[in-house]
Amino acid sequence: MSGSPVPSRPKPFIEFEKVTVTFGRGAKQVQALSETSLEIAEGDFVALVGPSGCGKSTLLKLVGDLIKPSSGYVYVAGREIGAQPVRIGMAYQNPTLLPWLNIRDNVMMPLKIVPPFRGEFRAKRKTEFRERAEALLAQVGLSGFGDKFPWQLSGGMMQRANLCRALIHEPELLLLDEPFGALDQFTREELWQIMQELWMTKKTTVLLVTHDLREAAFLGNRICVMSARPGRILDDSEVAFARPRTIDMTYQPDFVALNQQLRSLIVSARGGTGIVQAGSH
Ligand SMILES: Nc1ncnc2c1ncn2[C@@H]1O[C@H](COP(=O)(O)OP(=O)(O)OP(=O)(O)O)[C@@H](O)[C@H]1O
Repeated sequence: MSGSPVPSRPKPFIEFEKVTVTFGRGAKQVQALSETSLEIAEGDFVALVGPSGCGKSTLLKLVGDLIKPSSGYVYVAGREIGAQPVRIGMAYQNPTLLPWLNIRDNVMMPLKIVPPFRGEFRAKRKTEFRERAEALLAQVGLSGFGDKFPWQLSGGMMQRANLCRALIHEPELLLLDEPFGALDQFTREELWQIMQELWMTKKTTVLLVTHDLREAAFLGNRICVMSARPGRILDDSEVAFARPRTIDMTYQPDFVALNQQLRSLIVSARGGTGIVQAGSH
């Protein structure tokens, strides 16, 4: 050995150390996660896939500090979760926009709540914040819709506004739980491209839960496949396709091969053949 220093690996931004989660007690006890360890680097985009009910959302809720592990540790930014505030943006399948606020005010809502913006909101920065909201809305194709109310927008438009709301306070971490799941294929693909563009400009660390393997491979830098419940990480692989990725790329042989590989991993994790019998669910 030359004696030159070994380059130190950057500390992961998110770290799960032997985390388990069990809900309920006694006969009603459900183990959602078996011992799970996982590291996510700052600025990474990780897609989490796996059989239904395997604990994907549970993993996301742990990172969002919405639930606590039954055992093990979750670290974010080098400290145990909850020990120091981390700015988190979240978007779920249902956009949950407040119906009595227009789109601009919905998007600006985190700035009224989340420090350090909260204190600055009432004072001088309100105009600046409004401009920030308008700029984000323009980036997702919603220029001129700031004055509209949620009920005046289509599902896809609401989900775009929802993404803006998740990003307005410049989160260090973005948690996405099937945010495009309820949309038609074309709107979904359009939003993948918008999401990719937003991530490429902001480089926020993203954890995405999805059932859509094309979506995972289009958006993720890494795909983690979980086992059936109680979930654990079965497979963790890099997605090497160059960015920006295009929808056409998702029909190329190497992309399709990755999807097939992911699909067979999940089929075997479910313990099935992948063939759905008539009448079965
Ligand atoms: N608060 C809770 N109380 C009791 N059981 C729960 C609770 N939350 C989740 N579970 C159970 O834990 C398991 C994992 O749930 P989770 O929502 O994390 O799965 P998932 O992989 O996100 O599912 P899906 O893909 O179907 O959305 C499921 O069996 C679920 O019923």
